[in-house]
Amino acid sequence: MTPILKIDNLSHRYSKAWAITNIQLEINQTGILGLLGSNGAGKSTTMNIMCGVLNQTEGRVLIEGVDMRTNPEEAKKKIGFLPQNAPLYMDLTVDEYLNHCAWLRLMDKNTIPSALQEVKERCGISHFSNRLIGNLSGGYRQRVGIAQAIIHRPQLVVLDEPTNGLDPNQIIEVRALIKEIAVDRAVIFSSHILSEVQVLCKDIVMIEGGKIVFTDTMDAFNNYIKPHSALVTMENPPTTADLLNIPGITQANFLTDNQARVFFNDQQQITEKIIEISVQKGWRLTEITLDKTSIDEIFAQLSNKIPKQN
Ligand SMILES: Nc1ncnc2c1ncn2[C@@H]1O[C@H](COP(=O)(O)OP(=O)(O)OP(=O)(O)O)[C@@H](O)[C@H]1O
Repeated sequence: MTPILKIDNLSHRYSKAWAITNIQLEINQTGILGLLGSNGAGKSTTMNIMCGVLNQTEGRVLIEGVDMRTNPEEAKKKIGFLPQNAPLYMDLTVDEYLNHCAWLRLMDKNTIPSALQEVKERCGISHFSNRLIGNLSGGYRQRVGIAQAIIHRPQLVVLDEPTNGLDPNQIIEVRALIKEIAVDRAVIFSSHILSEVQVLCKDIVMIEGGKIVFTDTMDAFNNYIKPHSALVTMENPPTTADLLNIPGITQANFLTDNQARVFFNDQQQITEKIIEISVQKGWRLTEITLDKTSIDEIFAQLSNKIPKQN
């Protein structure tokens, strides 16, 4: 099966400095892929090349098998793009603007009226068909931006920080729309906000210093760093030395008379060991909770801002 997107060894150099090197990426299914990275990581460079706005120095981008560099007209029919600053014309009505976009996309003129109707319904903007874009709220302008990205029914849509600058209600609405449009197509969603990627995306690619540093499912990202400490509560607690006698425990600190934080290098079966020994010795264990690393810490570790833990 031809992948929806295939990026092969993509590298780009602005004058002397390489902005991205050897980016590899393949999308084979519908759903939302989060492209995460801090400022200057190389997200925009990658997306601009992907969407045919910038010509790469090396490598290839194939949209449903069509090379964006050698056959941009065909490739652009298969991809929709909403840049960070949506390319909207404030003095056009929603209908005028979307019609214009359909022409730019070289759509067959007989299919334009039905495509316009469908995309307005999908994006919840039918009631604003004759409203000037300049008179719409930020949330509705963003909906129009998404409508222009999908009017030609592409299999791949690239959205660059689409919720930036929206108020909390608008963010919820635009997120719901993105989820809805990702049901039957692949969506690449770029953001530097971890929580947003966490709620929206099924898969995640993290880019740092122009290189991909992580690519996997969101669940794998959340579990990237295994817990290395746990909070243990006991009604009849042992001494610190007793806890340190449990094989695998490297450190134990009592926080209260009954509660200790224990540290270990290898998480495997540590909770079972603690429970077993606690029963044997009558420590009357009431609670044991593994400390999860926060997603922000994972992000910082993958970006090499703090050292990786085991
Ligand atoms: N037109 C340009 N000329 C020279 N260097 C550039 C140009 N555009 C980007 N760069 C550099 O390329 C690197 C990657 O930038 P890019 O804009 O792709 O990152 P980004 O992840 O999109 O960041 P941001 O979220 O801030 O846009 C950065 O070091 C940036 O300074």
